[in-house]
Amino acid sequence: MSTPKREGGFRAAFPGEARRGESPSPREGLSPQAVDILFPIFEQASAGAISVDVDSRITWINDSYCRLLGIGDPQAVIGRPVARIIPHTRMPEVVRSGRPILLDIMEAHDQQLVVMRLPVHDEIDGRVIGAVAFILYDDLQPLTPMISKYRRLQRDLAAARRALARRGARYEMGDFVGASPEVLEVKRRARLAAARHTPVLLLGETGTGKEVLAQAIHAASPRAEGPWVAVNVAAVPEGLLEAEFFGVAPGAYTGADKRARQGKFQLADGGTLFLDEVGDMPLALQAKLLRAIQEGEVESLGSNEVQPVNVRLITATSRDLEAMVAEGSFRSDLYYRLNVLTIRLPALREHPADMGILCEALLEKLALESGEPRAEIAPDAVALLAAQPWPGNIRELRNVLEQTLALNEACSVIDAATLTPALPRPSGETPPAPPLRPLAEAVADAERQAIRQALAASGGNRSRAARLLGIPRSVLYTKLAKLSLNPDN
Ligand SMILES: Nc1ncnc2c1ncn2[C@@H]1O[C@H](COP(=O)(O)OP(=O)(O)OP(=O)(O)O)[C@@H](O)[C@H]1O
Repeated sequence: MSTPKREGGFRAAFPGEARRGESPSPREGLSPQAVDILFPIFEQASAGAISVDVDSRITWINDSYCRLLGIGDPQAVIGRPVARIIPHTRMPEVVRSGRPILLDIMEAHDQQLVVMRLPVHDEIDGRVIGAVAFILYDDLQPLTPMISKYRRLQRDLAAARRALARRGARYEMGDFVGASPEVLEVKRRARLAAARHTPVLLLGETGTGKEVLAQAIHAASPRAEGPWVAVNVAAVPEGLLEAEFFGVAPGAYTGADKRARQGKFQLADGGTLFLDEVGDMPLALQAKLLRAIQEGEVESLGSNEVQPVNVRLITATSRDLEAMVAEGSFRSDLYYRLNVLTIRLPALREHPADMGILCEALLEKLALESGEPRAEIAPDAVALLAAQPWPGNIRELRNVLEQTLALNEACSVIDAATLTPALPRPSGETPPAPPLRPLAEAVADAERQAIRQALAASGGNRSRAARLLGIPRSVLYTKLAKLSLNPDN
């Protein structure tokens, strides 16, 4: 690995590299100097990916890094300051210990990338004064022990997460926030549903909290100790749905695993199976689902043995199932099976009285996630928010609050003026020219807006939204996750 570039007055040390001077004693907390350099500098191991001068202006950027960031032309960003300050939660840890931390290993552009935080040493006295993020592309040899330790950690983490998922759902009834008559009625029906074994059908626009409520029903039911298994039908490629639902017998087809693979039905045995976007289920699978519900047994792909399963089914959709039954794209017998206890979740614009407590609950959650103090919401901001149409409902509200906090560093009270730039603009108003900023951010915002529009125009139906955008459904899902338009996933 070659020596990392020097960046005016400080340098980052790669693992194994000798430090300068005496063994450095890390400073308490972050010095003002360190805060100045807490911007993300990404550096390639063999050649610098980006050079930044003492004023944090980009002086050079290489083509592959441009591609990584989605910047078309390097000239577009040269001379621009690195504006986004991302104080990563683990930066203070790096500063305190003086040791690098491996954050992630991922595949991109057919290469393996290692993302890490490295300590930054003062050029004069060698003390640790900050941390920077690096992406390393090649020559991972010196990092091998660190990588295997990281992989072990990831495996343990994944196992711990799986164990947690087995124990139950994340949300309880108290997490479904709202005190308006509309929401209280939803909660009353949900409590009724929790006490029974009958299937529950949740209807509501995208982002109205169908998954939150489904988990709350599971958590309040006698099956709370059993598994909680959720499948988003629209997110699974059609060809894989049957295997995903019912599992695969060993050696079921050429190339299949020698071991049996359990399906979601088997995994949910003794607990609750939540099928989100059930309206997106292909007709052939609808017949198999009906059989599983009626008989209480499933048959894995490539097997001719049936297995009994004891599963409580909760389904949800933002589509008009009745209309789909009428036009023949949803089986009427399945519809009647699923539609035993129906709960219709109101759109956010139908219960504006809940805006205040919803904002407080969401701000509390955002503060917990970011580790920053919780921001308050002023009455004029609540009034402004309550007057919006919210096609993306509570998910969209959460995004607006999150964006407002990101745009206003150390914001303690959100008022109407702070909110305005983050709000979707009613048509007819000309927006002011946006400030100049990194192209990758501008492109991400434009994509976010187009996706929001398509979701609103399709009534929250993601398959239709993907068609309107001219992209495959799977690409839409990747973008929803990447652009934080789908915070739960
Ligand atoms: N009543 C509520 N109280 C608090 N948070 C909520 C509520 N409803 C939704 N949310 C939040 O809004 C986001 C979207 O909720 P959820 O995923 O349950 O919606 P959904 O109706 O299942 O959406 P989709 O149909 O798009 O899958 C989540 O971040 C969730 O925590």
